[in-house]
Amino acid sequence: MSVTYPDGHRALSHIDLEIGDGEFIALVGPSGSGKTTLLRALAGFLDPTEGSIHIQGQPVAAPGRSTPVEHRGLGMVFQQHALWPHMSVAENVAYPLKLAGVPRQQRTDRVAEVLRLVELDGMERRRPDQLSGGQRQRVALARAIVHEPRVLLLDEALSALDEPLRAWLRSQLQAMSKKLGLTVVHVTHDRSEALAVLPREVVNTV
Ligand SMILES: Nc1ncnc2c1ncn2[C@@H]1O[C@H](COP(=O)(O)OP(=O)(O)OP(=O)(O)O)[C@@H](O)[C@H]1O
Repeated sequence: MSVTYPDGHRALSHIDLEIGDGEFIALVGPSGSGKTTLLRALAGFLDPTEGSIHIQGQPVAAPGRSTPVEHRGLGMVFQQHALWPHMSVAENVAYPLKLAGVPRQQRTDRVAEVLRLVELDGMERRRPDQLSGGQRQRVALARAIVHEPRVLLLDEALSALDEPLRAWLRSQLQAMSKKLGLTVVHVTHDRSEALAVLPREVVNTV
């Protein structure tokens, strides 16, 4: 799979990568090496200019055909993928469940459960502008996992957290990955974080 941006910049060249069900991988690499581009292509924010992408055996991107972001069954935490500012923490996290038609009481229970997981219980009614950067990141993470996606894409999603919390959330995600067969693709600059999970070498021949 290759990606050339409209200005002619070739960001990914012949990436050939297979990620197994339930695998938890870290993508590390120098700035500008194409990590975010790869994640955005998996998510469906941009299309490969050559080649194709399959998720759970289904083609989601091939020349002339692309499955929209919301139909790829993914959870994601992207730096630009901000929280909705007019919604409370609980409403932000509940939103994917609402879209999926989950009844109100089930929504409330599940939101409470994931907010406990990211240690934000008690913050349900706050708005994003009343939270710290790390708290916002945790809300975004809670929103990404609330509907139990099969695949989770994380772009520096734990970077604003201090070490004990980051390590704890990472281990929670690893446990979820093992228990639910959740596949996690994690872009990080932090080598210790990458080494704590399974680093995979992806050669971009640009
Ligand atoms: N919209 C765009 N148009 C043209 N070139 C782009 C665009 N977005 C990114 N690039 C270029 O594509 C290359 C890969 O960028 P990308 O953001 O994927 O790198 P990265 O590995 O995630 O970097 P970082 O670690 O700094 O976040 C870079 O050379 C970048 O300048």
